[in-house]
Amino acid sequence: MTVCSKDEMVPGIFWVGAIDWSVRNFHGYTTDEGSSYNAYLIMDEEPTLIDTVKAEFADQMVERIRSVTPLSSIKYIVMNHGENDHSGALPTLVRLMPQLVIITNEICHQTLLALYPPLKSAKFQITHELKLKTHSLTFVQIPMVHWPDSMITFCPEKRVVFSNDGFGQHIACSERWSDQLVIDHVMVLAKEYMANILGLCQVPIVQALKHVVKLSFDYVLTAHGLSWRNEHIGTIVKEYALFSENKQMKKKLTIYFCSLYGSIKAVAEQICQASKYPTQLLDLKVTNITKCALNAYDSEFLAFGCYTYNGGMNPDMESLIQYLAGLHLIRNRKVYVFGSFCYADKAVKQMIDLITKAGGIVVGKQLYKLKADPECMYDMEDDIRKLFD
Ligand SMILES: Cc1cc2nc3c(=O)[nH]c(=O)nc-3n(C[C@H](O)[C@H](O)[C@H](O)COP(=O)(O)O)c2cc1C
Repeated sequence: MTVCSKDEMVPGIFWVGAIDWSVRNFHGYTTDEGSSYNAYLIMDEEPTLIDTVKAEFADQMVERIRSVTPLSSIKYIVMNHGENDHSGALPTLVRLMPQLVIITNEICHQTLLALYPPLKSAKFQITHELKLKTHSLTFVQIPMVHWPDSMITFCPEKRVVFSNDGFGQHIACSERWSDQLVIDHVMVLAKEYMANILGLCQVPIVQALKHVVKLSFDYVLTAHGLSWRNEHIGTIVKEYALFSENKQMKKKLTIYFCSLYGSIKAVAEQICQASKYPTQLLDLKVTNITKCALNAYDSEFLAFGCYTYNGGMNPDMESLIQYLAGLHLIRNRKVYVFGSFCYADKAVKQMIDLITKAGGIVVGKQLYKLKADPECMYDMEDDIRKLFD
């Protein structure tokens, strides 16, 4: 492998990660466009790595490092986060570079030892800063963005923040910077990532941003997908700030529904017709939870429709509500619930219970037997007009 000019992200800092062109399911997250695991190499008299890649890509990372500098020259590796997708290659790197000193925080240290027991004999240094010959690195703890061990690394000489999971997106592509693709598309991927990965991190993000805005930087090098520079840094930081304060929501309605014979689907379409706001209908038979979460991310209004099934709600609906609830994507939303049954309703009550527990504000409900008659349809249309005002 030869080093490619675009891999020198800023002078003296190289991308040595891996692109996962084929991954379509990343711990349950549907990654339609693949992903990447970004690791970096700071060239200095004491060359230093930042993070690693998933275990199966360790050889790729090693080859990329070799294309820049001999393995024997590397002095340190900074581990910003212990999760497997960023630490999987660490045992291989330590085996090939026994001189490596692993720089991290105590929580990450414990995570790494739990995941990779052979690292007990590796050299660790727990510190808040590292002085290299021509670079200095400062480590800022950002607990729970995304695990308790998460931190970012700041290099003032190069005005670079290595943000690890923060500001990432799941995309496999040959480009390295957000400004090399259509920014609106990158922002959709970034929002999808925030909704599905950082949904329950709003308070920690507020704390993390307080630290980040104090730093003087021109480049944000992420651990997944594209990195950020120029005015796009402002765009992504602003989105994180809005999200952390729950201000990302718009006058928008997302309707999730499950239907067997079509009556719930007909009602969902009628509600869509009645809605004065942009409205998205998501049929759980054909929509994955990743897209469901993306739509909830900025929807001020949600509607859930489901029939009663074997004395409860359809399991797809139950698992969707649980998923959105875990990511805090129902909290503070105005919610409408509708359902049908044949002989004994259970779905509507169960949906309302789960939604209320998740912090959703149930503003209305409608229940009918087998098929909504015109009067029931009219009532629902009326509800939607009034309740989502
Ligand atoms: C396998 C199966 C299980 C059902 N279980 C119940 C039930 O426990 N209680 C009930 O009242 N209706 C039950 N129903 C009836 C559905 O709730 C009813 O047909 C509903 O109106 C279907 O909505 P749809 O037209 O949108 O598919 C069941 C139907 C099927 C096919």
